[in-house]
Amino acid sequence: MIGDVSRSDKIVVEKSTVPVKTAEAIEKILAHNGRGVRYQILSNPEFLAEGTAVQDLFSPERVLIGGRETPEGQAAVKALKDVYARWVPEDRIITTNLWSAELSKLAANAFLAQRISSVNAISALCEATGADVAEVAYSIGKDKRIGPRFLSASVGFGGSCFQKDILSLVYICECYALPEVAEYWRQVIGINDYQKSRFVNRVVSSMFNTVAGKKVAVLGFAFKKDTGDTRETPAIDVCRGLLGDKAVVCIYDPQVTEEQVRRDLAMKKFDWDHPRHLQPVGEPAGQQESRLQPHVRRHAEACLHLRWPQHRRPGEAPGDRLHRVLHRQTA
Ligand SMILES: NC(=O)c1ccc[n+]([C@@H]2O[C@H](COP(=O)([O-])OP(=O)(O)OC[C@H]3O[C@@H](n4cnc5c(N)ncnc54)[C@H](O)[C@@H]3O)[C@@H](O)[C@H]2O)c1
Ligand SMILES: O=c1ccn([C@@H]2O[C@H](COP(=O)(O)OP(=O)(O)O[C@H]3O[C@H](CO)[C@@H](O)[C@H](O)[C@H]3O)[C@@H](O)[C@H]2O)c(=O)[nH]1
Repeated sequence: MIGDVSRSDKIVVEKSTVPVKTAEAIEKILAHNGRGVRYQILSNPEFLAEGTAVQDLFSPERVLIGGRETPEGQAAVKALKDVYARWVPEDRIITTNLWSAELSKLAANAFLAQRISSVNAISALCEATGADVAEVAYSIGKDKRIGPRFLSASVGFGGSCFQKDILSLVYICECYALPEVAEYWRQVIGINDYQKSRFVNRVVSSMFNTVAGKKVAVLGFAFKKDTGDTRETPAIDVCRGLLGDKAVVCIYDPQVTEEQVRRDLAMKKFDWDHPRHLQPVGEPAGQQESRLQPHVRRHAEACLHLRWPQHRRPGEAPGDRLHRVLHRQTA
């Protein structure tokens, strides 16, 4: 497409998160179809997060630009840097070689996800020992070398980026014959899956070892607050787990439509990555009531707040409100 329409030399900027060496593949394709037009490929990964996209765009913590270490490559890097310099302070604009920029994005997401899996792994130990995961996270986050962010224990991370990018990292490691490194990062996803099933098991055991026929209210379905995005949301695995045990699951999320919830629960893993018209629309296996209105929580036997780990009260672990609801009902 770019090759078809370009009549003069061009800079092509990768914004998407891509496997390392993608720029090389783009270079080769464009060189074959270039008809004398010369291209410089830059890697400029996007670091914004959903729910804070505009804020992140206006005030990014850093902008990363990778280019070829040739005079033409460096000129292209400078051209893009000048664009950002119109609103981003220069000391926040990092320039690197192409492969460092491509890999930095995958590595950043892997590190963020690793922190969540680490604190979630500790949450299992907290529940076994009586330690409070929020207190542990607060205490370790006070160490400046660790820092306080991305240490909220949760049902597991979701969203369209973390799992995909770690799997991409794992695949690249395998391609470069680094199975031990691949296994290390794969375990971040392993713990994430474990956390989701552990949560379901905890709900079931809190409800006398079965949720069959019991009404469970699920408040929040999107993968994080301030978004209606349900891609890879842990709510899908949790609801499926409960439906698998024949619970009557009532779901409420002010930003997610009932059709989307039904679509997600009927979908196979990763089908969200396929064009919409190929995605199934149907009834999920199991019984799911129509979109829950907030007042329905009063009639549910358990109420799970899934969406916003940040909204837990200090000292409260995931699932604690479940107990509170149960206690209120049995009282
Ligand atoms: N969503 C975010 O918050 C976010 C933040 C930073 C970076 N990113 C990265 O940006 C990219 C896009 O993310 P998104 O959330 O907008 O995803 P998306 O699924 O909403 O959009 C991807 C688009 O790419 C198209 N596409 C997929 N494969 C294609 C192909 N082979 N050729 C041409 N088009 C193709 C799809 O049809 C779709 O329109 C990803 O690489 C993601 O990792 C996303
Ligand atoms: O302490 C935390 C922080 C986050 N989460 C969960 O982790 C997931 C991802 O959250 P977040 O990173 O805030 O959202 P994304 O929009 O997926 O953004 C990530 O993925 C983007 C796409 O690659 C990157 O650009 C961003 O920098 C990176 O934060 C969500 O399910 C959160 O609930 C936790 O469980 N505990």
